[in-house]
Amino acid sequence: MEDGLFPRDRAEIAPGAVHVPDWLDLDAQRELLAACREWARPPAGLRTVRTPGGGAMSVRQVCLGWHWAVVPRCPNCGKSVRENPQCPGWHWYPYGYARTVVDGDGAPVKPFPPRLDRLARDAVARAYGRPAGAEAYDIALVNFYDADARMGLHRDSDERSDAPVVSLSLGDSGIFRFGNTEGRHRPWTDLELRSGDLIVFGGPSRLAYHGVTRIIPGTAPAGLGLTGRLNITLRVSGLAPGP
Ligand SMILES: O=C(O)CCC(=O)C(=O)O
Ligand SMILES: [Fe+2]
Repeated sequence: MEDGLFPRDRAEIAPGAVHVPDWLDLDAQRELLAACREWARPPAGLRTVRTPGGGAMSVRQVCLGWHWAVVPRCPNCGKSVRENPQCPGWHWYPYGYARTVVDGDGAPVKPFPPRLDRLARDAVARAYGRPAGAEAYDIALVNFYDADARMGLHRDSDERSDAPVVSLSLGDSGIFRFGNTEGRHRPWTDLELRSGDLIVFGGPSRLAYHGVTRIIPGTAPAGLGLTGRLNITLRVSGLAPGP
């Protein structure tokens, strides 16, 4: 939202959890949105996530997987990305990772573009004022929220790495609830995430409960061309690349 009367400041909302307002400018937001639209196409496109209890998440999601700079050959078929750009990556489903869209169309997950690793590292450096660690970011979850969608309090705990989670917002604002590591109860902080905002959470907050309580329709920047909210969450899997 470009009401911009008062600049919003970088804020540490909990130890190791940092909010950087307006990190992506409008051009960078447009570029990321265009990429998300490509990733959302089938096969292995946007899907409704169903939890083991039978419920459906209101958020729709697409995942990207392998980081080809780190795993130059697919552990499944042994080919390089040039030989086979469709090799599987990491797909998140409740509650684990797979190389195909096991809870959707079964297609191989789209590769994780190395530029998202660079983006995640830049984000960590901006939020913490120090370089990111050695591990490469190799998971991207793209979440689409319509006006009624939300995401319940949960922890990002299916990874085997304590590298910070990087989260980017595009489109309509959302109310992000950031809680504690103990449970889905107070204390928590509610903050408005606007288009272009960055959140990084790591260290003592890496396993904190968090969620999105509501979307504020009609708040996307006029020049972006998105109705609803997109969130791009970047993570380090820490999962062995072997088959
Ligand atoms: O949409 C958001 O801001 C949060 C997304 C999230 O927590 C997740 O994908 O695990
Ligand atoms: Fe999360």
